[in-house]
Amino acid sequence: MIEFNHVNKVYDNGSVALEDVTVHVDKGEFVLICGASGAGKSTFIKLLSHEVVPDSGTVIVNDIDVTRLKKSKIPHLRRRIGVVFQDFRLLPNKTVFENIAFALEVIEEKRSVIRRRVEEVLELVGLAHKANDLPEDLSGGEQQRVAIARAIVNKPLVLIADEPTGNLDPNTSRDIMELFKAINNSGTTIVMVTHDMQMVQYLDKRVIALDAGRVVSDRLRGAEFNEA
Ligand SMILES: Nc1ncnc2c1ncn2[C@@H]1O[C@H](COP(=O)(O)OP(=O)(O)OP(=O)(O)O)[C@@H](O)[C@H]1O
Repeated sequence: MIEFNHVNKVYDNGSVALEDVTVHVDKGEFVLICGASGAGKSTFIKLLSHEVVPDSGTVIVNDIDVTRLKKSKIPHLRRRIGVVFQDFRLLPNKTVFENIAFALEVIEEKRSVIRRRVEEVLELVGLAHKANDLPEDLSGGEQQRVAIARAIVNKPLVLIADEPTGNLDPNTSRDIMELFKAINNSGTTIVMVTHDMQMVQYLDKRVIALDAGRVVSDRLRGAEFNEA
């Protein structure tokens, strides 16, 4: 599903972001990307959506070599990748329903399909009763649920989450992790960046650790992972 083959990335200012990274992720896996600040985690996930292009090596997503993708094909790739951020990034003037529907409106989905899909994902994230609220009227955890609903409404090939619990308290974080687990159990591949060792232990999923742009460990069991 995802293949990094000998990927190197040095930014124009000379910062080495990734060095000879080779990683394979199967369809349906739930993978955590860990490492200190500046280790290359954001670069890793930006390569998946062609936000960053490597200097050498290849990145394959669902049999497509995204490093050699034509410009005209990039929007299509991005529509197949759901992304959730630490700061939620909801549209403040749109209701919960509208925020999620927007992801389908841009691909000109039929109104009836939009209504059905948005209702389905709102049910899945437990927020059907908040459909008409604005984001500012929701708690942080609820806002993150809306962001997750928006990311999966289009049935993405892969769901990427960049520090999704960075702004949430430990109990809310655990609830959000349970939601990610449920989404993963229904077949969606998940790649999640996290600093949060408690979450790594709690989830007990595969952990890929980066240090100064290199993969320094790749373990199948998060509970056995020790940052030191
Ligand atoms: N657009 C950019 N231009 C120049 N250097 C960059 C850019 N983005 C990242 N870097 C550098 O590349 C290296 C890897 O950065 P990256 O953002 O991938 O790390 P990270 O592990 O996500 O860090 P953090 O946890 O702080 O978000 C760092 O040295 C960073 O300063």
